[in-house]
Amino acid sequence: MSQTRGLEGVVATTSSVSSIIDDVLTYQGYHIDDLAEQSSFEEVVYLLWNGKLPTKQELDAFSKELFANMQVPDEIFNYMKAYPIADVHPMAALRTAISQLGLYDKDADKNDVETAKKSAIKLQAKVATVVTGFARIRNGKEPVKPKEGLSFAANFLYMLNGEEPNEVAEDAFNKALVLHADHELNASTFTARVCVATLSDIYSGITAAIGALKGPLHGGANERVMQMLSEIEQPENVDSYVQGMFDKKEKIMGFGHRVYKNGDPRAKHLREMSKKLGGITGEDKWYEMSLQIEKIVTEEKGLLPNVDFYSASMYHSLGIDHDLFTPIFAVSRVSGWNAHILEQYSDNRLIRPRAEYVGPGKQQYVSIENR
Ligand SMILES: CC(=O)SCCNC(=O)CCNC(=O)[C@H](O)C(C)(C)COP(=O)(O)OP(=O)(O)OC[C@H]1O[C@@H](n2cnc3c(N)ncnc32)[C@H](O)[C@@H]1OP(=O)(O)O
Ligand SMILES: O=C([O-])CC(=O)C(=O)O
Repeated sequence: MSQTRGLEGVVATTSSVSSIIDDVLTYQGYHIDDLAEQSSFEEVVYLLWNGKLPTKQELDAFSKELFANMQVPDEIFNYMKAYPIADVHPMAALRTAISQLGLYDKDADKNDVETAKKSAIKLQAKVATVVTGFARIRNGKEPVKPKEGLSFAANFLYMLNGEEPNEVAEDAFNKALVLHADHELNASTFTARVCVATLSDIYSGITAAIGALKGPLHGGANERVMQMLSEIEQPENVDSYVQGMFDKKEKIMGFGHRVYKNGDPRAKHLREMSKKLGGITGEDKWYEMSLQIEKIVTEEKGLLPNVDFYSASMYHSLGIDHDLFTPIFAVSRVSGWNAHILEQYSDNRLIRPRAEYVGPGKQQYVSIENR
């Protein structure tokens, strides 16, 4: 048997949800640039789950259904109030709350595609309410109920801040959701598929995926990028800070990618939004520092920014707490995880690879008294 470290380059399944071919990302065949520029997040979710863009009527009905499922049982928020809240990371709270939500869905254990699709809508709708609810509860505020008529992006910011966002903020946030929605067989999506391929339920699959996204080599990188920017503090410190990281052989968060070696096609959109929002807030130093970091890391290491790099300064400019960056990634990625889970259910086979054994050879058992 031979093995490939980290399964690099291994094709583990077929999928029609999204593709990365020659560094071009498409969702169901639609170019990410077109979707980022023109579509709403709701449209993208519909596309990922149904394999086609919705008509106006289909989109209206789907958006209504999403809205109708946004509220979460009071018990979810009551549990949050009992968490040791000062020490709880919002990704841990999200992982716990999504698992708890499964307790309140009487169909949670059915894994036929039609029933799972209903649970998928509940999960997509409620994940925004859970993330924003926790963000408020930990600050001693009550959760805000979703408002009818707002887009998914606007509703998220409304439930987070208690006031409707302006058009620029809504557009930027919508675009970020679209850009993060799916990404072929990334680590968290693979996790979700492995989990449900045992014919476990969709809530288990999404809970497992959240756990995988949380790590700093995956979705957790965006929060670390902002931590780095905050430590650098001023543009004049960028050079010495980054050189210091090189000297210590530390990874620069937000750079590099397992699949893209010529750059992540989502990064340019996020760079643009970081610039625009920084200009509007009058605090463009985060964007300026990010640009400087990109220049140094690219020139000296040949590494390019991934989706997590410019999303950090962009979310910061929207006034979002830094530890909510990864949960926001999850709010969007639930759409892709759901699509992959539904695809897995529709043509399932247990995912069970092999390991090449490198442990000790045959050993003689010695009883405990004689060891
Ligand atoms: C949404 C997402 O998940 S996007 C990725 C988010 N994660 C990050 O931004 C974390 C930082 N980046 C990384 O750790 C990596 O680039 C990964 C995990 C994304 C991809 O990793 P892999 O394909 O396994 O590459 P691997 O970690 O083996 O790196 C290959 C080489 O490039 C170097 N390298 C890769 N990324 C970085 C980085 N960000 N900073 C410094 N060096 C890096 C490694 O040190 C390694 O060097 P070596 O061969 O001299 O040991
Ligand atoms: O594909 C990957 O390995 C990570 C990534 O960029 C994503 O999940 O969006």
